[in-house]
Amino acid sequence: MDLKKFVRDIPDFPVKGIIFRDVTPLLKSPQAFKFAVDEMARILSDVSFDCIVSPEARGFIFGAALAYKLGKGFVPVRKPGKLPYETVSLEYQLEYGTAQLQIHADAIEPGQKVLIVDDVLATGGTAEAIGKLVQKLGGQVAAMCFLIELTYLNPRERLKGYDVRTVLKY
Ligand SMILES: O=P(O)(O)OC[C@H]1O[C@H](OP(=O)(O)OP(=O)(O)O)[C@H](O)[C@@H]1O
Ligand SMILES: Nc1ncnc2[nH]cnc12
Repeated sequence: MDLKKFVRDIPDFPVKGIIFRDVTPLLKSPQAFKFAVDEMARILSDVSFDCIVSPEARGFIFGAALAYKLGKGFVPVRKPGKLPYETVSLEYQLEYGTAQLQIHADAIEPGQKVLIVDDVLATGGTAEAIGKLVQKLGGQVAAMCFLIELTYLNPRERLKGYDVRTVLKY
């Protein structure tokens, strides 16, 4: 299946100069959504890990689907003020601005192997921040998996040392 047919390009969203890769057409198609999650599972078949960590909002969709498919637990990373228990925070740069992410302080056991999952890998800032949060809690990043990689933003430069796997490259 040509999954790129289900990713819509929106120029100048959310700010001028950004081409936004909109996955809502893919999510709306039962066949494309299933194929996308199955592909993520397929390219991870040799990776061993204990749980999946994903950021809100779009990361939850793919991270949770993949966790269910692979029989793993799911750990949410959220924007500030959303998680109810004690948190660990990190500020980071986005393709369009800066942001802060939080994870529950007890979300990962020391030594646990974590798979980081998100919809889009753009600058790599979000993934790098989540990697740091996981390590702060004593976890190990087994790999990172994204449906879409924006290669023209060179995210892998920022994620050197991590095993980065992506389904679609732009
Ligand atoms: O590689 P980066 O440059 O860090 O960009 C990638 C991140 O940006 C988007 O999330 P966004 O912060 O727009 O939040 P959303 O999922 O709530 O829309 C996307 O879902 C990734 O999490
Ligand atoms: N260009 C883009 N399209 C969709 N999601 C993004 N997250 C960061 N940059 C993005």
